[in-house]
Amino acid sequence: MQQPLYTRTDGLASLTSPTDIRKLGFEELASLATELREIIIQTVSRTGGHLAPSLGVVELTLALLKSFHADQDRFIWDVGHQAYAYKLLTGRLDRFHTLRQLGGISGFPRCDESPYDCFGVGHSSTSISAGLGMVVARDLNRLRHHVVSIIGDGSMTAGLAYEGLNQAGGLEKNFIVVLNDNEMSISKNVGALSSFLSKRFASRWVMRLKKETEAWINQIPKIGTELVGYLKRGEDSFKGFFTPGMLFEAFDFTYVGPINGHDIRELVSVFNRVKQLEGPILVHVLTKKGKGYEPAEKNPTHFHGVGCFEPETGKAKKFAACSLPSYTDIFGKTLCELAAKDDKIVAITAAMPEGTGLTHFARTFPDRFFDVGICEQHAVTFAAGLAAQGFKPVVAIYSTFLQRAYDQIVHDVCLQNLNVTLCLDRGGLVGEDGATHHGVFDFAYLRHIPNMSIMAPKDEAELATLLRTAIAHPGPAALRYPRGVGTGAVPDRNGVSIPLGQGELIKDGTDGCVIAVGSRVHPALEAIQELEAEHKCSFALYNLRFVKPLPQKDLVDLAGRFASFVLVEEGTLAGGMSSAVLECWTDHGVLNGQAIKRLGIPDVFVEHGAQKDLRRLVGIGKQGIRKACLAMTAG
Ligand SMILES: Cc1ncc(C[n+]2csc(CCOP(=O)(O)OP(=O)(O)O)c2C)c(N)n1
Ligand SMILES: CC(=O)[C@@H](O)[C@H](O)COP(=O)(O)O
Ligand SMILES: [Mg+2]
Repeated sequence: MQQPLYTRTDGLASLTSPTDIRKLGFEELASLATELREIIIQTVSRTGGHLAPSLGVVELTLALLKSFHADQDRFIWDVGHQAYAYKLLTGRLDRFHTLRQLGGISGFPRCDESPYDCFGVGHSSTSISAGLGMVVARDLNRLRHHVVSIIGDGSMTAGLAYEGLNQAGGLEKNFIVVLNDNEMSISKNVGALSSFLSKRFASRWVMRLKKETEAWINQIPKIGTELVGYLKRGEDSFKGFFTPGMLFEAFDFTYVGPINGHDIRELVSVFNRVKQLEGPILVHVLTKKGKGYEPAEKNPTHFHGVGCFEPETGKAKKFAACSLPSYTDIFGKTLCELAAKDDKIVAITAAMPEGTGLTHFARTFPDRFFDVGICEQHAVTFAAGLAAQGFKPVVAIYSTFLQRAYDQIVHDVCLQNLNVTLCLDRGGLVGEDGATHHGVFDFAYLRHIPNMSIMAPKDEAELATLLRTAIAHPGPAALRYPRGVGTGAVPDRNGVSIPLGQGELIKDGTDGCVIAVGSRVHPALEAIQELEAEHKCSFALYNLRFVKPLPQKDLVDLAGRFASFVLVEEGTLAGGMSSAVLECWTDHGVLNGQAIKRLGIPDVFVEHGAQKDLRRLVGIGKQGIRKACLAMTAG
């Protein structure tokens, strides 16, 4: 685990409680802001993490803690990836160097980590709904504290945020929402809302209105031209009439802003006034993502969630594994190759073009690329609409975020048996982002939906081949692959695809059989090769490839040939791949006392830490598979 290496913690260390901040003067607060930035930069350079979002809200965090009462009031950070300064100011300075590491503090707010974290987060756009729940609870309990939800402009692209605003406006209760507007999601924020917030919408709308009005007035005989001149002189005030506040006022919120989010004095003055107001209030704050660290200000997308880097330059620290292309890279490249030959292929991302490997696609096929914002539900139904009209949409979403779109997958895609390809990146344990981000539920949440096919490649080459299979299949298909790099297997570019439901026997054996899927196939191969080399036992290895439809005939044959099985997957044991295999064997009546060991994610939320450590801890790494095979032979 990392050791703290900060040069200055004098101001921070002198705080005995977050409420001490209320007593500090503005100069002390400014100095604390510098100190916080240094600690955040030094720490994240060694642990990796969400640097640019956190640097952007240092002043906002200080102003909130100066104006409100941390011991009584509630702060709900949306996503929570920007809460590092808040963590440091609410009692986690001593543990901050353990950020996102195994056994260390989480990268996101968590109620079990601190009494100052009143709501657990990681997925976006929950803060208004959760905050409103706390507002109603407060009023039912006849308490009087403030509830403040802090949400980014990117997170405001999700429908969930408006569901919260809508109810909050209707209830008319005292509730403060702070909109942290930096014009960025992970990439540049998208859609009509971001134009509206930056007043570009207002100007465009006003320009159209103005043109039409001018044309109409010009037609008025005699006074027309003079009237147009008069109106032109009043143009600026006319434009100024249209503010971003109109949107929130339509939801019955009082709109305050926009305010410079790096001016602590101004923020404090506004928050102190807002505290006196009644009803729901939206405070619009303008910030710069990455503020105070030049590399992050220049490239906020790269520094949104960053790996280890040199703090002096911002240059990434290189690790050997980085030289291989990631699964994501192979996905993006293969999709471009397929799209070049098939103009019905379109690509969709929910605010993660970089993370899902679609930036090259976006540049090459701008008309067939859609970043819909952080709205996974919409992304899936939008794809269904395209598919209903004969297109072949490929929706690339992290496994954990696709959880949001369960009903859209059932009702809009599968029920209509549409050709939508869901590409679930970050399938399995993702590492340092932890419990909110592990993509371990997907086999279980997709497997029971009629018409769905589910594939998990053993390596990058198989990913490319299965992507072809998935897109060519006329019904819904889900392709699930892990975070990071694989074996370096080079994809076959000859247009081969694998028939649905076809697994492969990678290696035969005499003592038992390992059935593995996706990322677990190669570690299983290594484990059984080691055991064989050590003359301990000889296991067969079967690569399942398809969690649905299962290679039923092969599975039935294997059940007849072997007396011992190890089933291994990087997904939940409950309802996942091994459940599917057991169902198949039960339905075919081929279970007759075989010894079966299932390896996978147990019925707990796995915490944060390095991916390989987490895999080892849950027993699905090479050693875990080895141990399970040996135990089979010992029995
Ligand atoms: C449901 C969901 N989808 C996608 C993400 C990935 N994600 C994390 S932060 C982020 C951008 C958020 O933008 P904004 O709220 O404006 O915060 P900023 O990073 O600009 O401070 C995205 C897309 C997520 N956390 N949750
Ligand atoms: C906060 C968030 O949800 C994302 O930024 C996430 O951390 C992305 O992680 P990757 O590094 O896997 O893209
Ligand atoms: Mg933003």
